[in-house]
Amino acid sequence: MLEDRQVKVGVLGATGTVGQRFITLLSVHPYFVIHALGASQRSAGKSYPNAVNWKQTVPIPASVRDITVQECRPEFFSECSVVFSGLDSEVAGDIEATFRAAELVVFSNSKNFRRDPMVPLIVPLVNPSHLAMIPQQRALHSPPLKKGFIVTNANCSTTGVVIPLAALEKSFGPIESCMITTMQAISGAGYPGVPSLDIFDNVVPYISGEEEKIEWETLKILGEVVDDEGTKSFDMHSRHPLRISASCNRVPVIEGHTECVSVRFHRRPPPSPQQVREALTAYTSAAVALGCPSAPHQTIYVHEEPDRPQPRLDRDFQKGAGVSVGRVRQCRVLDIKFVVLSNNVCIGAATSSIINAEVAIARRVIEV
Ligand SMILES: NC(=O)C1=CN([C@@H]2O[C@H](COP(=O)(O)OP(=O)(O)OC[C@H]3O[C@@H](n4cnc5c(N)ncnc54)[C@H](OP(=O)(O)O)[C@@H]3O)[C@@H](O)[C@H]2O)C=CC1
Ligand SMILES: N[C@@H](CC(=O)OP(=O)(O)O)C(=O)O
Repeated sequence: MLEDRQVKVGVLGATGTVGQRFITLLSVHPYFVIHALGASQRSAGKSYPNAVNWKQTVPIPASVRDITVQECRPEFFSECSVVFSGLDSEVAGDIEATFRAAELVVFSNSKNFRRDPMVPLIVPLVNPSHLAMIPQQRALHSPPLKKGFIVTNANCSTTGVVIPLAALEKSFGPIESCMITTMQAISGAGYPGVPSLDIFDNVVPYISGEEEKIEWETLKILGEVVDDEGTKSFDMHSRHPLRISASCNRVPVIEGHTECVSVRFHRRPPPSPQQVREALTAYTSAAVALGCPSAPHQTIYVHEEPDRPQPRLDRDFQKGAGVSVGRVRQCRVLDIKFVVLSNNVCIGAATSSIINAEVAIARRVIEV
């Protein structure tokens, strides 16, 4: 029984928005135990409470109060079976690569390795099968690795939208086109994030790099790992090209990204709104089947009320680990349109990394 074991983990970027969420979630985890914390030189050498500007709604967990924050160097994390990273993307690339080279296992939230052809980009409620790429990632590393690897999770807005898209493809086959308009929370930009004078009483219709990430990452996640005589690669949803257009906006919400989505299916006639509601509700993930303790029991909750989901009311449902969909209806231009809400710092960030690690342990990609 995994629950009887203790799996030592580390957190890089432990003082940041995502890092704090990692600590909150890991401190009550049934088998992960926080062993080491890393941040910048500004924080290193201080006890965690002295290093962090704690912004969570629960107190700093007792289990990390006496941990001294370290610089992000592998020697301080050598006893950790898993290292979670919530590092600033300015530094994540070099640090995570150094950790992998030191035979450490890294589950990252940062964008740096998402496009790497050897690195799985995994939304745990959609494509944990992409863990199949890890032996090749280790083998092609110079020198080849025995244990170390990097897995990334997706951009928070990509994560929210790709979960219902995967459910729809599972029931109705390929989606041909998808239009997405996001309304993204301020916490997506880290702390202190967008200045209050820019976001109060306002909407900012631009988030640098976000639209390109949603349009590209979705294809990698919904694609398959193909095996050509032992050489694996990602097919980028190329058998049925999916055209995606995203428009991203920052809105004065603290937590929870809302996205308005319209889709056109390849199949004719397309499914009805009621068939879509049923397919979304029925969708379950491999992570639940594997008994991963952080996976949400209901992957997608479909609201019948006409004015839901709403970030303030729905972002904490199932501890922010699932997604909420509402307003499923016919679209006069494409086929179907709906609204999806996902918690950007939970399933959009820390929770995804944690479930990815749980799946990797359940599938024995990591021996603990
Ligand atoms: N916020 C969100 O909703 C989401 C964020 N992400 C991604 O997760 C990552 C973290 O985001 P977020 O928590 O918002 O960012 P923050 O700015 O809140 O935190 C950044 C963290 O990186 C550390 N850091 C900064 N510079 C260095 C350095 N030179 N060496 C070591 N550590 C350093 C900081 O430590 P210190 O306190 O010492 O400066 C801090 O712990 C980013 O890559 C982001 O894009 C992904 C999905 C969602
Ligand atoms: N850019 C996202 C959060 C984020 O950090 O994205 P990424 O992990 O792709 O850099 C937002 O502002 O809401």
